[in-house]
Amino acid sequence: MTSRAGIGPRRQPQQFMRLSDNLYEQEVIVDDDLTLYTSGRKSTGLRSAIYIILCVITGGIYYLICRWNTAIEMKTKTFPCSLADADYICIKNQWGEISLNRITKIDFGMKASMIFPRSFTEVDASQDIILDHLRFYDYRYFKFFFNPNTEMFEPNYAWVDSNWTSVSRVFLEQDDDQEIHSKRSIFGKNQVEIQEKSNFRLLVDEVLHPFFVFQIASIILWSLDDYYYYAGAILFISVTSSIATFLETKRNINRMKDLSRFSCHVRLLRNGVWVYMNSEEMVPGDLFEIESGSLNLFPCDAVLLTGDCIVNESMLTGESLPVSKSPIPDQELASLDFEAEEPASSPHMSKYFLFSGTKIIRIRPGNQAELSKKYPSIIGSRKGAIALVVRTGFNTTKGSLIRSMLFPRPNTFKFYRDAFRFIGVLAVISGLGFLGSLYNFIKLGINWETIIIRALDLITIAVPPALPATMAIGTSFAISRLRKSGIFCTSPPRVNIGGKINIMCFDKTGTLTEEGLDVLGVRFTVPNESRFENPYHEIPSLQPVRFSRMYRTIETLMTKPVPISGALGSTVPEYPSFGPTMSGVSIMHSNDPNNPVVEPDFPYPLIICAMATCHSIKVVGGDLMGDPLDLKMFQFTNWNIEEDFSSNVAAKKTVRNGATLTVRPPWVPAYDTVTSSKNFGTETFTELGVVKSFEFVSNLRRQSVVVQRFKYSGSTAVGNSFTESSSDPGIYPEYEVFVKGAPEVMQSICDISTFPKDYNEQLRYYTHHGYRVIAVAYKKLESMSLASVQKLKRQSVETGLLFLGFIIFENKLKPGTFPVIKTLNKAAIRQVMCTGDNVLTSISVSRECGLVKKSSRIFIPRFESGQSHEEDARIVWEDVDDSNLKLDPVTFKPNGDVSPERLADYQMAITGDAFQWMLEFASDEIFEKVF
Ligand SMILES: Nc1ncnc2c1ncn2[C@@H]1O[C@H](COP(=O)(O)OP(=O)(O)OP(=O)(O)O)[C@@H](O)[C@H]1O
Repeated sequence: MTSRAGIGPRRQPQQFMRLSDNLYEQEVIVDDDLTLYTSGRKSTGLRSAIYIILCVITGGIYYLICRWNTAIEMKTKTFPCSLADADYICIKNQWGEISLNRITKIDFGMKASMIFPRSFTEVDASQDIILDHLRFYDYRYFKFFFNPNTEMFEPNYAWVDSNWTSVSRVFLEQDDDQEIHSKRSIFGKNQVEIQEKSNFRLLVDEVLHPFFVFQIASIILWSLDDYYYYAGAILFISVTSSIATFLETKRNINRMKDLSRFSCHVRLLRNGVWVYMNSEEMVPGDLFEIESGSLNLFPCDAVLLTGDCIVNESMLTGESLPVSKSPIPDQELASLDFEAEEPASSPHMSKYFLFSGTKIIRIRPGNQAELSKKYPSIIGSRKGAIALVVRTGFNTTKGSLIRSMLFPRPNTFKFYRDAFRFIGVLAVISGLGFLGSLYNFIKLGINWETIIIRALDLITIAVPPALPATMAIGTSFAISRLRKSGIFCTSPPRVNIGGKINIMCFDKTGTLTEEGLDVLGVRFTVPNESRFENPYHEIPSLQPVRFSRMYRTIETLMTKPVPISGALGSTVPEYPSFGPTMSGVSIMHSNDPNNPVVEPDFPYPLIICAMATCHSIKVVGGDLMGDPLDLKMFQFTNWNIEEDFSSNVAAKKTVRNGATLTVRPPWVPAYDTVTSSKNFGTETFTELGVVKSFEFVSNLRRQSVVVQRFKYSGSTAVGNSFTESSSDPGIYPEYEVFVKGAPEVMQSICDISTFPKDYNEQLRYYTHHGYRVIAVAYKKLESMSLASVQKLKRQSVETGLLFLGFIIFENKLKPGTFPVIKTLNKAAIRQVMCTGDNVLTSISVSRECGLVKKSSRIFIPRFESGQSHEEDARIVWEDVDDSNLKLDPVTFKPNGDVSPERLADYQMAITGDAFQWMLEFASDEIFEKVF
């Protein structure tokens, strides 16, 4: 699972519907992976008696048949009836697996709308009757309740309280004891508790497995035929394999239980009082306090109502990057709909969601004074953030994850199908042999006892009874060997599948290459006609620009200003030593008024400002945490960052005019130092504050921030909000936007005229040499208030930008990559790289790590005409090293005068847009040829 989009299936609306009008059947689409067809069944005393009699008179054979075939058991014991009258429910999933589950009835005594809030939003309130009892059934830890209003069973995993329309309503309308008690009966304990079968049940399941029964029957047969040694050997193998399977099953269940079980003490709001309780007591609708230090993992799925958090969601996503969570706005809370959208896979919802089992890195309570004023009885002197419980137990995202491990998709591999077909053919042959020998034995007048033994013997010869047992032993050995290598297997048949793998797909960064990409350097835009490369030039305006040379260190780009006297009028030395023209810390002038090389008061190159602000780094306990690419980029600037203002009293007071993070060059003192230091009391300092950020989104391939320049003069913080009243000419009224992302997406969000002419050439140069290139862009926003800035939408921020330059990162292979690829090559396992990076960078990396031969020709697609969404678009496939060499559009073989070796050894790399076009418009034949 990568990126947040990978977690949890997306649910469809309209999940429970009737299959027909007869009220007997129902279809339930649980998620993309599970659809259930259910029907009501009823048992009678007569049918139960018939079942028992059949089991007895067949000597238990009928019992075994029913055990192996639930449909027969169901038909014997029950008959179809409406869902309203049923006491059993027959559940068939999309793989044809049938189970017969009993319907449980419990006392309830609450209004129907409490459990089925959705079905009462549009109907007359008079229909909202009190339900004395609730009827429900469990299936794979899902609970389905009978709704008398719709006469269908409805799941409780999508339950959303109709009161959750605004945060203040949630705060003010709390459940009473009776409601909490009823919710406990609907949702159960807040625990992902795996029900373990008893040892006896596990042994019975093992022993009554069809193959084991066949083995025992064979052993008895061979013993009757005096085949004691052979029968003894098979008995030994069977028993050993059963014990091994039993122990493995127990071990797996225990491991899963350890993984899933979690409880802690939390402070819950019950009856208007904050009390410590065990997390198992939590029900949807509860409010709980997340206190710093007392809670490490979230015990349920919740939405944040006040404060903010940083969490580690690697348990769900596999990505250990810190993720920020902010309080949910009213309109998002009101639109909460688990049927339509799984929060874990919704980027806009997941930022308010706290997922069960994820780790808390940092908690901040928010503006306590304001909250206490608004909700005095609830907030009071609370020091933590407050969250609303929305899902508990197996209904949480963690619960779904555990469920998918407990009930993996059934294997539909050809290997298994063929193995069973093979055994079936042998059984048919042995059946024919049985009939043939029966005929001969009768003709020869051999006694019946010998005839039966001989004829059945034939079956045990043709169908090897010990085959499954020996396979199970083999698998057990394989599992224990894997365990020694740190690979744990919860489903033994997957070991065989592992052996059948013939293609391996890798992502690039963090898998084949190192996670943290070192910055090779930066290249920014400078005016074309300028003699000097001046990184301090204010904006790459619409005049023609070119790329600067590569700057590999921050020292060459930015020099610490040295206070000198008589700065005004001094000549500007050639790069890099123009720093000393500054007076104090920030004043810097050129002697040419028509060409100011620097901006007074703000002598920082814009590309450095972008690198210092455009990231999602967090400061936790003094350490920087975040995307390794962001960390390396920020570390390159050498700037200081302040994100958690809790320890800086002076900064906390002003909270930097709404900034969530501030950055400043190393020589600018922190705000509290400024105000307390007499030496700096009258100086003017600048720093940058991020007032709004749009996180990196993988499919947009970019992230952006809105930044404000802060200027501290004495003890006064000066920012936008002071602009009107201040006469200080050095105030910066505009907010600025910095965007960084894939160079390919910059073309659609930047003003193309701000691109240097050789943009594509330079990009090609670096990507072709295996570097990851990130483009940076900038714009000034119209003058507006902080409140309007905070309401800005991503589309309006990330448009009409001015291109600033490239940051070039090195892609270093991990030490283990080359040997692993070599081993896979030896094993003839095909390898594919799937990456979000530039296609040329990816090709270079794949050549370097041996994924493709260095000598191989590689062809990439280019749209000669049209775009990925146009059916009549034309794609040409060109050699990356020689664009004259192309693939034939029909045969997909290199065109022209090509040597046979070249013809034999070429590869194709496909880009996202070409793949999209092929998916939609290419013929099957072309698709097959390409893949
Ligand atoms: N933190 C970031 N900020 C801005 N842009 C980024 C960031 N990380 C990646 N990108 C850009 O977005 C593109 C897509 O990134 P994504 O994370 O989806 O790919 P990826 O998973 O890094 O690919 P891989 O891991 O296979 O190299 C990258 O090629 C890069 O240009």
